[in-house]
Amino acid sequence: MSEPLISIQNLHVENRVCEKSLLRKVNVEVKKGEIVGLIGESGSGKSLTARAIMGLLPLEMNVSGRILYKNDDLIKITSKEHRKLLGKEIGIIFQDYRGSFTPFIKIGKQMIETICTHQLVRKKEAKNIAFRVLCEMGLNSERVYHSYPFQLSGGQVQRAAIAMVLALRPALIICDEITTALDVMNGEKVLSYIDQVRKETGCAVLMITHDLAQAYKRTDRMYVMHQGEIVEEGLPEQIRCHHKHPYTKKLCSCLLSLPEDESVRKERVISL
Ligand SMILES: Nc1ncnc2c1ncn2[C@@H]1O[C@H](COP(=O)(O)OP(=O)(O)OP(=O)(O)O)[C@@H](O)[C@H]1O
Repeated sequence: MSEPLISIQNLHVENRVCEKSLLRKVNVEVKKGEIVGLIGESGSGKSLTARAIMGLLPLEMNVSGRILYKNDDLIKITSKEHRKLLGKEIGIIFQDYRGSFTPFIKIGKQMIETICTHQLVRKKEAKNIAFRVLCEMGLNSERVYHSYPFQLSGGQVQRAAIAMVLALRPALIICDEITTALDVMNGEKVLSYIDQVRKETGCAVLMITHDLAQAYKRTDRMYVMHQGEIVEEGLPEQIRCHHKHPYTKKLCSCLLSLPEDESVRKERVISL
């Protein structure tokens, strides 16, 4: 068994102001090349877990436990050291993509700056990379490259933001509800592309979602989060068929109510 790329151990986050525990002894591991799902309902603590990895928790939060990434404990390193890891080593795609770009600078210029900051490449090569990843995201790269964010639709900006993260080929990609702003087809395309990047580069992916069906389809292992705690973990099949926690049971009952396969769906359409 390979060593985990990132190992979150007993992560505890408390809001100092209201003395409320928001994350309780969270343990999550992601190995190189794995896609791991972190699923749970709204407010269960998924994004806080991601923000703890990124060192982006609000100041009023007390944090304890360990987040081991390669040779570092991400809870102990300085914000300057954290910044060095972000982008090149750990890339995060947020559910709120609007903060990914400055509004009044063209997308292409921002992409070139980001790529040149993190990789030893000249502007011309950075431009080629930007065009390639925009195209791989199914975008009209010429148009998007020369546009300001406000000239594009929300879904196009979201895909450009994803392209910018993937252009840096990080070792760990954290996807936080990334298909929220996308229609089903583009959501599927983006997830397939991330899977392709994973196969090409051997990177690890932590996929945060409340969509159990999506996690079931896309991940190698899953963690179920409920009220700030991990209540269940296992292979997607184990989570679906052999879960123990009542919350997972509730969650899975929604998944089980979906048609099993194409033939069932067709039967329903024909009988209408
Ligand atoms: N800045 C903050 N200050 C105080 N409480 C916060 C803050 N950010 C999040 N919380 C609380 O922490 C808990 C976990 O929030 P988190 O954003 O991690 O949930 P989530 O599982 O990602 O939900 P969603 O799927 O809706 O994004 C929630 O109860 C939320 O209200």
